[in-house]
Amino acid sequence: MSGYSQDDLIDYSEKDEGIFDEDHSANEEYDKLYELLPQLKKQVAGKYQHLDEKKMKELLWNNYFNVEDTVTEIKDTFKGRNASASDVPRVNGGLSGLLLKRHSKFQPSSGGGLAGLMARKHIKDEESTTGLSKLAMRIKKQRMEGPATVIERMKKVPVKLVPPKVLELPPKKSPEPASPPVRSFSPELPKLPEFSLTAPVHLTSFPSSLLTRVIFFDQLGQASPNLIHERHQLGTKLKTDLDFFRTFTNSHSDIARRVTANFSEPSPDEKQRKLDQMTSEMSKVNLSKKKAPAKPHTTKPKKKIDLQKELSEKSSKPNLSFIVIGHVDSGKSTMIGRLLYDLKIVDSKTMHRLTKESDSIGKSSFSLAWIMDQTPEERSRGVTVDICQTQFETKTSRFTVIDSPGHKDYVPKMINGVTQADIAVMIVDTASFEAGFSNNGQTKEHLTIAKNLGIKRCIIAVNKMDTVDWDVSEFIGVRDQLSAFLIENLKYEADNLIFVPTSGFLGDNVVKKSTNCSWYKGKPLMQLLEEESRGNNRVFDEKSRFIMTINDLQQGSRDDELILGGRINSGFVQPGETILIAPGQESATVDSICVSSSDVGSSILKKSLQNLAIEGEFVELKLKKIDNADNIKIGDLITKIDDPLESVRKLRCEITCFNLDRPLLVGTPFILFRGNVSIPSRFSKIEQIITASGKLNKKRKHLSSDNSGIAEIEILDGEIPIITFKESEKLGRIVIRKDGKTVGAGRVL
Ligand SMILES: Nc1nc2c(ncn2[C@@H]2O[C@H](COP(=O)(O)OP(=O)(O)OP(=O)(O)O)[C@@H](O)[C@H]2O)c(=O)[nH]1
Repeated sequence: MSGYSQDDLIDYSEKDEGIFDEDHSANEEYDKLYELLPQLKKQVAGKYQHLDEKKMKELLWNNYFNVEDTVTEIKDTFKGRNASASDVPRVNGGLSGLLLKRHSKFQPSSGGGLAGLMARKHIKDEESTTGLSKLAMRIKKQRMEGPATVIERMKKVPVKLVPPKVLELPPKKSPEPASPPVRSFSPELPKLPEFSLTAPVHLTSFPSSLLTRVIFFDQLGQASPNLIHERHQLGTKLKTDLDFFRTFTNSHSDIARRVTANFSEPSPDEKQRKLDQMTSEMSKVNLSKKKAPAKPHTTKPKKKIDLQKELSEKSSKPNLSFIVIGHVDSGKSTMIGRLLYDLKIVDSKTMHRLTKESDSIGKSSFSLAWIMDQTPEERSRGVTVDICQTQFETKTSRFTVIDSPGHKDYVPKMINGVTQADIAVMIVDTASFEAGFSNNGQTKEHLTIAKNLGIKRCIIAVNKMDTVDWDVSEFIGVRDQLSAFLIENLKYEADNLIFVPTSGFLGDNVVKKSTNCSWYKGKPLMQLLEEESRGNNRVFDEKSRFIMTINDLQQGSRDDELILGGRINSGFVQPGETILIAPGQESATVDSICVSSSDVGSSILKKSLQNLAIEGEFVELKLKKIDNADNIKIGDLITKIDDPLESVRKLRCEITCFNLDRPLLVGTPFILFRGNVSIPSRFSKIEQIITASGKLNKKRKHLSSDNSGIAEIEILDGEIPIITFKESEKLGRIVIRKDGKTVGAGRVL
């Protein structure tokens, strides 16, 4: 950071400088606080047990971010005893004393803002060489002397960065077909356009793959021969990964290969850290991309159909998509396996084979889970790593069940699954409920994500009840704690929550009612799901815009054929119609539409061609004569050719933040999740903030935990098609993750 922005200075002038208020600190103060806090903690660790983090921050602030002074103050104030709550506030000691001290240091300053900082500088000038006084000195110096440093001088000189002629990518290891492309960040960036920037750039932290040399241009646009640097001179050694975020579905024939890659690659968390690192470097550059114009021409459906008749046939059977979520090992895959087995969608011959196979590697308890966990890696590790979905039909309803991974490393995959679901089935392990419910567990995070991505109803299976002898008090304990969290924290309505005691392993209350818990008067899970599907039956609006999210890409039987799998978010489509895929703007005619499903009682998967596909259905669209398949990625959105979606780099959003260790500032990189796309982004503008206490602040430029506000999010890698919350409750929602944690959620305005 080079100094205070005008906004920070305004922030400063408006606040009471004598009282520490983290929420109203300037951005630079925040940075300093969080930079020095670990040093302070190290020095006072274990000695003052009641000196909590908040007090340490106050003390640091009072001591102008001078760690030594702060330690001395702590020692003097709490001499010979542990700090305790009763130590503060004190009239002449403790924090109030320190606050008074800091306050008195401001006395010579009549004004706030920069003047206040300058006044402090006067007082502390000689004695302090660190902290804000130094920052203030720097600001004044910069203002008076103009740009002094090399970097500052660079600000005045346009800089041109030249992309490499040949990209140095690692050679391909095997001739295997490539995985379906995913609309997500990849620093591979082939054929970069030439770009220039006028802001200062720390070249040593610039991704080496992006440039071969850097040329500085003078004011007249002449390249300065003294300022041409080849890449090796810049000393950049940044390693680039080819693929950071990938979304997978399990319906592929090449799933095994892709999941193997999941294990051999760094974990998603590790990737996320690298991604953040890359993002912060990328974020200094403004790449501009040119898009090929769309070729707009509509085509008529292949077959003339009686639309009303087809629509009423489709609507005669409600269609429900549910995702099974929960902490790792809570029994999600086992529950789905049991459901499919008891519905006879998985036959006893298959079950017998799975039992034998799981037995042979000492994992017999996972035999039911193996119905959904199909790859050798998932089976040997006993951990689901990707979402997996299957469809089945009962007499009254059609269902899509989505299994999601519970491990925290695979939360991005779980988010992908939630975006395709109508309701969530949360599985909790009764016997180790606390582990999953604690802050490190995934129970709360999964529920928070589900709520923020528009899941309005939840069935909570209080599972593994067989391990607690069907003790009703265990059930009530879990139910009450979860209800409190769901209703108070996530604002779920009590009527939208259903609790059912289950044993997925033994099949109690899954399809059949359990005989082990006479105290439970409710219905088994499957019956609850049928009721949900009836309640979820939408009134189909013919006029609604056709939008489909791509979840899966497969090569057709011919080279120019492509099969796009996904869920129709709204509207309908027919074979013969021409579609447009955003943001790549590729267009194609739908050759055929296929739906797959198994009937209850039959293990045979039927694939049926459709005259029409409507909202809520999971379908496969076969496209022919695709010119540029590389332009189509998982996560892209499909519309009809005459109804294109606008793709943008910047989204204006309403955001709420939570679980933040450090505030999110303008420019801080994070990962944005929208639909099943994950993409590196940052705030480019924070328009207003509502603090935890409900106060509106239009000046502050950072979002802390429990703050909500309106901000502009800038996409750092390409563009995404924009859909507002008003237009689609599902696609108009976003989630923000940073450092492997979900830290915010919001709506696109
Ligand atoms: N006793 C008992 N064990 C269960 C029950 N449900 C699952 N298990 C066991 O719990 C272990 C984990 O089950 P999974 O179904 O793989 O759990 P999961 O939640 O899908 O795991 P991840 O997807 O990896 O998070 C297996 O050993 C199961 O046999 C149950 O109702 N009772």
